Amino acid sequence: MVMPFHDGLIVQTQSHDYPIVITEQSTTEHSSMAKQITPYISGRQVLIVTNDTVAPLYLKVLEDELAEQFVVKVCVLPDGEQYKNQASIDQIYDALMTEHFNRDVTLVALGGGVVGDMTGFAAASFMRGVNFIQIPTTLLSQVDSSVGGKTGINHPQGKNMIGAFWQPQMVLADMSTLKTLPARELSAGVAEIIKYALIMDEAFLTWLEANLPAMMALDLAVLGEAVKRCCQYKADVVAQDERESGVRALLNFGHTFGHVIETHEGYGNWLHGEAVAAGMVQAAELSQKIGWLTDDEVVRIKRVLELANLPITPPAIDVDTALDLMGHDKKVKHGQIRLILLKSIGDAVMTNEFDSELLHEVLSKHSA
Ligand SMILES: NC(=O)c1ccc[n+]([C@@H]2O[C@H](COP(=O)([O-])OP(=O)(O)OC[C@H]3O[C@@H](n4cnc5c(N)ncnc54)[C@H](O)[C@@H]3O)[C@@H](O)[C@H]2O)c1
Ligand SMILES: O=C(O)C(=O)C[C@@H](O)[C@H](O)[C@H](O)COP(=O)(O)O
Ligand SMILES: [Zn+2]
Repeated sequence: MVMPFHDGLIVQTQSHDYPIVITEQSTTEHSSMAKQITPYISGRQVLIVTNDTVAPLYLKVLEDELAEQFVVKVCVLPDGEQYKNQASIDQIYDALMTEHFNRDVTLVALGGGVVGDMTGFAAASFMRGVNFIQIPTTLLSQVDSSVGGKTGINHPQGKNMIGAFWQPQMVLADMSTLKTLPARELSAGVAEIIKYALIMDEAFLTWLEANLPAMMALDLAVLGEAVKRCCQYKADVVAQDERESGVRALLNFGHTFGHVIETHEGYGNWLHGEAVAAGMVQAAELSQKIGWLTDDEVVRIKRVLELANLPITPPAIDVDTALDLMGHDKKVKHGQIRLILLKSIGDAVMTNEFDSELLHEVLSKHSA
């Protein structure tokens, strides 16, 4: 019998509704990953997509158990944000074609956000769309990337520039996979958790301030609670605005600045969560200059990020270069940069109504 770690959640979208199951120790016989995802596999064909770091850890049991019922093939991608590109998508297409897989296939993403985003994009585009399932194995992918259907790859000049909205059939977050996650990656996941608190729930920030030491010490019960809360926030937002025409943009807090860092520094050198952390500080500093956040609130934001061993200072980037990179942001409208800023902690808005001088000041604080 499957032992749910916490109550399951349902994500409601225009295409279909799907569950997020948050469990622990799926490697035990009765609650295996395979058993939990099997009801969401409609055809006979399965392609597991993973990478060369995750495969030795979690692939074999999943593959062997699924093979008892399905025709199972595996596509192992090279690990790293620098491989979130068309060549990796082609590798997935090649595997699907070589196996003569068709619209019956279900793709299973086993890994972090990079594997999940690419598997989802391959699923969205192969034969104009096939099913996929997310098995997120990093904290970041459990709290954020596996939910909501943003899929895609990077362009050398900008993050996630090519992609599609394509929802999974289910999300299976097994907390026990976090036991093998490097500490730096755990922190990167905490950045997105802090993001939810800053944009929508000040009380959650207070909860995090109290519980971060336990999270950093890998207390799976506390981490599971954080995952559940974040998935609930995200599911609520996605149910209202699946394709980011409104409220979903708030989930981009810190990302316009963060994506500049990731692109400028070379994909993979700053982890996504690290870049988002420094980007949230920049967005907070702009919010403070506008007169929205108080000095104390900015200090509080920096303190909680530091508690999670996250960077609060961006790398040195020339202001014009930063502005040019920001110009690729997907929220740009009528040539104007729109940013997610904070009126107060827990209250975010998207706006282009800020003095460009103030943005310049924030960017030049750490410019090259
Ligand atoms: N689609 C979305 O809504 C969304 C949201 C947030 C982030 N993202 C994207 O997600 C990506 C970042 O995801 P990420 O932080 O998971 O990075 P990642 O996928 O690169 O994984 C981080 C590292 O951990 C390794 N790993 C994964 N699971 C492991 C485990 N259980 N034990 C040991 N090592 C493990 C990976 O191989 C990798 O080296 C970025 O590309 C970002 O743009 C997408
Ligand atoms: O789900 C969303 O919407 C988000 O914005 C979540 C972000 O954490 C995530 O990094 C997302 O991939 C960024 O999207 P993008 O549209 O700015 O590429
Ligand atoms: Zn993100």
